[in-house]
Amino acid sequence: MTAGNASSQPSGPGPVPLLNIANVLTVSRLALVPFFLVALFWDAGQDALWRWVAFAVFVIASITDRVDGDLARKRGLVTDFGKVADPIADKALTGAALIGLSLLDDLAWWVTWVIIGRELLVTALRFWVIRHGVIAASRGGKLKTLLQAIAIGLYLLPLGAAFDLLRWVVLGAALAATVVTGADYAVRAVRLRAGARSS
Ligand SMILES: O=P(O)(O)OC[C@H](O)CO
Repeated sequence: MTAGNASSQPSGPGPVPLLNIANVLTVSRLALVPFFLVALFWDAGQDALWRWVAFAVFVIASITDRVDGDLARKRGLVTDFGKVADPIADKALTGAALIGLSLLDDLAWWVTWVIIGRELLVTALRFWVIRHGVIAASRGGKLKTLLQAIAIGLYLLPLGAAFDLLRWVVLGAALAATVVTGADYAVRAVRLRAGARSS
């Protein structure tokens, strides 16, 4: 959930090395995705113990999302690579969890497609404007990712139907934030392109 680490821009005495702790954490999040999927699909997702393992891996990966951004900002390790890679790693983790849960029939497919559609669109927008500037994660985008992660966590845990209402409330908030922030990024991207054309 980083505001990102960004590139080769000088920050302090010299250029920021690409191989820094913030970027390593971002890439580690991506590397945890296959481990998460193995745990989720172990015993076809029916074994409560493995659902807890999948949940634990998901939580660890999500924590790297918090930590990489904080480290990048505090230690002056912001890189353009981090700004772009951080949301991509988040989307890979979120996308894998959503598709996995839908394949296991634990989450409606339309929810998965709405969220993945938005994430793909925002990623495409980032690349569309990349020659003119980097659209880093906004506060709303970070809140959206947090809400998505809490909702996914609630669906990963073998908690039973008693938690259905809570799941739906958090998921509803996550979906609202997903759509609203997606529209906000679209407006930013169009403005960035328009600004670049007129200058
Ligand atoms: O909404 P996005 O695409 O900016 O993603 C936000 C990131 O996941 C925050 O780390």
